[in-house]
Amino acid sequence: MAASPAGVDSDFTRRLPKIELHAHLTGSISRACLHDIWQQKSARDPALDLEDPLVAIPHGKVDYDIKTFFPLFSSYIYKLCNDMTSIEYSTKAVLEEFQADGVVYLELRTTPRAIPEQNITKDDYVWTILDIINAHNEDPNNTMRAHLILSIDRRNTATEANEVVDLALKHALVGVVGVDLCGNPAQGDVLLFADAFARVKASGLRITLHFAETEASASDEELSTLLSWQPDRLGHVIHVKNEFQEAIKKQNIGVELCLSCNVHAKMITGSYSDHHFGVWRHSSVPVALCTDDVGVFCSPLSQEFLLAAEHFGLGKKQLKELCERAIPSIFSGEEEQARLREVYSTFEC
Ligand SMILES: CNc1ncnc2c1ncn2[C@@H]1O[C@H](COP(=O)(O)O)[C@@H](O)[C@H]1O
Repeated sequence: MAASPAGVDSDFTRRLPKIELHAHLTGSISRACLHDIWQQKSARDPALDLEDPLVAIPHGKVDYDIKTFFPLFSSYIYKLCNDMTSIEYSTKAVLEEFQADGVVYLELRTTPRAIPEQNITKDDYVWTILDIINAHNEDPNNTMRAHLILSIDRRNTATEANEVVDLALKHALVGVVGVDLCGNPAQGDVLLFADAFARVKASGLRITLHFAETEASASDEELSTLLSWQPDRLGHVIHVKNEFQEAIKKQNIGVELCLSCNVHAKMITGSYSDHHFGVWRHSSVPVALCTDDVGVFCSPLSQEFLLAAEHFGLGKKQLKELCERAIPSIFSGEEEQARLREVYSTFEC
């Protein structure tokens, strides 16, 4: 690994107040937390027919590629976190872990999930998570503020996508700040979601889209369609040719960049120093370093900043400036922007 510029170490990047804008709730659950949930469930139900998470997702394994990554959720984590107790427990743990890593502002995203066998509706799911987020925000001892983005999955139908928008609008005053498009980039037709995202735009809620994650989801047609929805931010932005890079700069769209996820999942060619963060950091658009799925790729945001320092030669002041650069692209408005500006004005490198 390349050497860090003088003085940048893990203590500094943990202490640095950080802004996390691209984190999927279920993908952010640590293995230790999944293991706790599994132990609690096994104690309640000795006949539980689910492997220990430490066997299903072994410690140290981070080489999930785009083919093995998505089934992890449908075939395992969703089966384990399938009741209110586990959803509440894991959401609290995720918030605590981001805060303990020095995150001061978090936009967590999740796909509304109904669990009929537990009588849990998508609305119950969203309410439960918002309750936990709001309780977290109301506790004066907490240094991090969190907000929620609801995700439309590329596998959704137009009706399901509109249902997510309905939920986002319903909960807009109590913590939902935007809508995301995520899911397996090899699947789905984004044209189906034009109406849903037009409703988001018209409502004043913000839009973030997974953009050009793989070559399969980076055709000119798809990228033109996504940009026509006037997104506020874009996630990953990997397979983006010049013409689209220029459009992103012209529209001043914020980019959410995920170093470890892209390297471990082999979504980019090469390694950290080849990551397109190296290109976007010299642009004028808001740039946010993000974890994506810290539970799977095991690199907390402080580690992502350390990697940026090591591979792109950033010093302490530049790392602080990188954090501040994300402020204009947060979804929750002026009050939080002012709070963050204050946080950075008093932070000594
Ligand atoms: C490689 N990066 C990624 N690209 C696209 N979608 C991703 C993703 N990482 C996670 N998700 C999406 O988030 C869901 C899990 O969290 P929630 O249940 O919503 O909280 C996954 O099922 C997938 O649809």
